[in-house]
Amino acid sequence: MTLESVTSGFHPIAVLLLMSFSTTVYYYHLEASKHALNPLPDTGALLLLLSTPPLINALIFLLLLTFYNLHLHPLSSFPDPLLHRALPLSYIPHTLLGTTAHSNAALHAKYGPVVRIAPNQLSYISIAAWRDIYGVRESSSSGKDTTGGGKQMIREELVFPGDDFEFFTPAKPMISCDAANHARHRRAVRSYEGMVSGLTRVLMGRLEEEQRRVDDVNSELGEKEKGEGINIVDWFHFAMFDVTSALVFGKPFGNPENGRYHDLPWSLAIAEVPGLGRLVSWFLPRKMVAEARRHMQFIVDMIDARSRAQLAGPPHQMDFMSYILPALQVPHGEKPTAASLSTEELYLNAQLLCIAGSETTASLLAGTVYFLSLEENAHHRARLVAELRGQFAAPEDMTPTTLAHEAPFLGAVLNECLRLYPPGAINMPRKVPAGGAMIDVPGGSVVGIAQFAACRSATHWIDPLRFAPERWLMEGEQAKYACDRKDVFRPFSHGPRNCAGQSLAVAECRLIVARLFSSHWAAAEHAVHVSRTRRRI
Ligand code: HEM
Repeated sequence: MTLESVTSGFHPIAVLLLMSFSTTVYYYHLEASKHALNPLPDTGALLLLLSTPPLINALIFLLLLTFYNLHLHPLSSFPDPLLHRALPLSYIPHTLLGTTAHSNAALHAKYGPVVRIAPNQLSYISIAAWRDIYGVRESSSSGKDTTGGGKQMIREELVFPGDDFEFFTPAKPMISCDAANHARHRRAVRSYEGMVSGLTRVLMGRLEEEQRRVDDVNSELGEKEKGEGINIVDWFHFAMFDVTSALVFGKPFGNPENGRYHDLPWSLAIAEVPGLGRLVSWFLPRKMVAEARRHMQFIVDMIDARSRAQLAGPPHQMDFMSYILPALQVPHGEKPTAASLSTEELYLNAQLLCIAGSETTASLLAGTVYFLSLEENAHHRARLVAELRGQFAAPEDMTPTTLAHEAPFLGAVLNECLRLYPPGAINMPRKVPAGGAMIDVPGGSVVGIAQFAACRSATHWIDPLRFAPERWLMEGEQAKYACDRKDVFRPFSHGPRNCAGQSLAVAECRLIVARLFSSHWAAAEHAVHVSRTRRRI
């Protein structure tokens, strides 16, 4: 049954609203006739008169909506748990608790490769879904048709966390702008590929300082009682905010509080309420709005200072802005050209890079240290340390290039951590365009791959929950894992909107894990031992 046949050309929500509106009118009519002899009712009656219709309205609306979602919705033929298909808000608690990835994995284990996780939303774990949902299609800005036709799936019509704050409207960051602007943003930051090698020195400089922090941590731990220790997850977050900030602005945030964006779960939850994001943002706690503003203002100040420094002469060390500012930024008020960014877009993209570039890498590093610290993985840890010490005489010999070529086990460890603990674990949503782009999925539906579930599914992997870096190596042990469906593994996503920082992320993580494990394992081991007692990943 299609949407059109159910509603005879009307949007179902409009029909439901109309029905509940007529109930309100009818109610007013009844009340008015009761108060006909008393045109000015007392306060209690007036309050009742004003508040009851909206409540009744809301109740009727919810009942009608639930009935529609359960029986008439065009996605009602897909497998789903009752609560998820009845009400759009049923999965919000998971978003707030950070358990969405686990809950989706459980749903896929029970219902199979396609699950209706909300009335209008389907979750997939199949390999073909990567191409169908995220691949380049004929109407994309590139004009290519690499996936067999159909319209491009839409990203921009879905609210992105933080959009509701509307800083610099109508400018948008690359992750939530429309397809044409997205191509311009990606052109503007295309130089990042070359940037990885250019920024290695900055990265190495930051790592020297981080190593000093490890030393401090080590001596601090010596003084503290065993069991007290530090939380390595927080430590990685602080470190990665500083590293990312140094790469983007040429200087670290310094104070970790400047870089952190504490309210991401709330922002994610708000973004998931269809059509209500803006409304909810008016009622957000002041503290949360103030924190978002403070965070954005901090980024604006950093960019402005960096732009002024650029005018005074080229900086002594390269950073991301060295690539973007001179050629690509347009002055205030002028229209951006095909490969430039407006000042507002620069602010928004810088904020995006700080969040996208630090939380993700910090999560991967925390996951890596966690898996390697488990006693059952001691032999993997020993193999990694042996590889690094055997291949590299000094830490300075380790660069993104040398590590890529001479440390295959390190690459396998990182892949295995990305598989079991993907930082982009929740579904990256795309909206199906009008007229549909996938078989059986009507336009307007939201689709996405559940990365965490796909990477832990027994459909695709042998011993899916076992930490086994050897599955990524072309050697004897690998035969056991020959049937793994590795093409479902795309931690940086796929298609035109995939991760813009993939090479940078891989380079950073290789360098940090290599340096941590080759020369500072003792400190890391101690820190991890202690933090493991506090938090399970
Ligand atoms: C282990 C580390 C990382 C992982 C697993 C990761 C993963 C992802 C994924 C899955 C997406 C796609 C979201 C979607 O399809 O909707 C994405 C987008 C993005 N990532 Fe990453 N990321 C990582 C590190 C980084 C770093 C270091 C940077 C930059 C400093 C970065 C910048 C971005 C940006 C700008 C986007 C938006 C791209 C666009 O919309 O065109 N990421 N990332």
